[in-house]
Parts: sequence; structure tokens; C-alpha cells
Amino acid sequence: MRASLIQIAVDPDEPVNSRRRRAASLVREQRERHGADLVVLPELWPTGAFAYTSFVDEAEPLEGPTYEVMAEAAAGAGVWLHAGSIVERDPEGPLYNTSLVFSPDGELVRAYRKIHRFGFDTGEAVLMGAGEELVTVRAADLTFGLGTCYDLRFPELFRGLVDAGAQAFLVPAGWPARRRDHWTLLTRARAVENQAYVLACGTAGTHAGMEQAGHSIVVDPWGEVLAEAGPAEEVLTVELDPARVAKTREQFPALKDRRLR
Ligand SMILES: NC(=O)CCC(=O)C(=O)O
Repeated sequence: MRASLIQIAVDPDEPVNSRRRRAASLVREQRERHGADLVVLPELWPTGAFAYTSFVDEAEPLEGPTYEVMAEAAAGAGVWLHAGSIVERDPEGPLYNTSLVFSPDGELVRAYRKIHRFGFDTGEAVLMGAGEELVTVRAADLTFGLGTCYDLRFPELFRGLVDAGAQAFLVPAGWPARRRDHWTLLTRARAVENQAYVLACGTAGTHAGMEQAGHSIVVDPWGEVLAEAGPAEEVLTVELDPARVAKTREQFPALKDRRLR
């Protein structure tokens, strides 16, 4: 399976609707130019992960404007699409940081509400509700577990996803440049300890005064970096092979030595 990660720039001067249209055209391009089967976008790319003051105004229902544009993009391109995350307005609850996954016919097959909210006593941590469900999705020939940005710091979430069958993780993010070392370390650690691919897609640019790290990364089940972006807007394309997961787990069966569950 071939996967493309779109490290889109979140520029506060670009209207959200233009960014939605631009993202949709980039999704189509991944199929046409690179033969991608799966396309991944970052965390909260319509709004910006740190644009807390816009969250209430930019919040949208699950099947709102981002859903509409992304469903059409997935169906038009005929790809699996992890459309990154949106500020979801639940009519009966708080806001959520919710990731959307579409099948190649444009159906929303999974929604994942970020479980660990960033900001301690500020920002996302106070403005949003916490998700409670682990989510996996079978796309083409791999089972993917879903996490979002700050979730990377919580290894038990990823181990839970492995127990649910994950062979790879899709992690949209809006990670700040000042903690880029943690990003690289954590993505590689989650891959090595779980013997799973990690596809972590960040944003580029600066929004809400927070310079973004970019440096989207794909790590294989042995911890090798298959591709890594620079800081600016960029697309990564990689090949994923389920046999590589099986072989790593078979030849170095550390997951079988677990004692605490
Ligand atoms: N959007 C986020 O979850 C940011 C996480 C972060 O900055 C960190 O964990 O460090």
C-alpha cells in the first residue's frame, strides 16, 4: 500500500475555506501523481491546533463543511483518507478534537475523538471534551490505530491499539517547533515498542504565534525512519507492507514477552 502524508501549512491569512479547497486538491493529486491508496492530513488543519480563540467560532458538526469537502475528495480520488482532525461541535456535549477517516467511496467510516487533551489547565484541555474510545480501522491490507498529537506521550494508548489489532498508527499532529526532539523520539519509540508503522503528519507554518515543527515522519516497525519532511509545506509518499510488521514481530517477538496487562 502506498501512503501520502500532506504536511499542509496553516497560515492565519489563508481563509479556512480556501485551505479546505487546497487540501482537497492536494488529496486528489496524491492519487493522480503518486498512486497513493491512503492519504493523511494533520491535526486541526482548518483552524490551527493552537488557535484556541477560534475554536468556538470555527467549530463544526461532524458532518459539517470539512466533512463535505473531504468526503468528496476521498470519493473523487478513490483513496482511503484520514482527513486529519476538526473542532467538532457535538450538539449535546462539549467541543471535541475529532479525526475523520473516509473510505475510497467517500463514506465516513471512523471518527476518533482525541483522548489526551493538550494544555494542562489551559487551551484544548479546558475548551474540549476528552474522547473515551480506542479506534482502529482496516484500510486496504493494514489495520491502523488512531491517535492525535499529544496522545503520542501516552504509550498505553498505543499498546491498547496493538491489542485491538493495530499494525500501524496514524497520528495527525500540530506539534510545536520548540519540542521537535520529543516528536522524533516519541514517534520512533511508539514504532519500536509496538513493532508497528507510525505515520505522523504535522502542520507547517506559524499560527497563533506558535511555530510548527513540520517534520512529518514515517517510521517502520523496526524503528527506521522511512521518510521525514522538512519544516515547510511538503508531501511524503511511502510504501507500507504488512509482511514487514509480521516479520518484525516474528523475528524479534518481544510483544509475546509482556507480563503486565
Ligand atoms: N496539539 C498538541 O497535542 C500539542 C502537543 C504538544 O505540543 C506536546 O505534546 O508537546
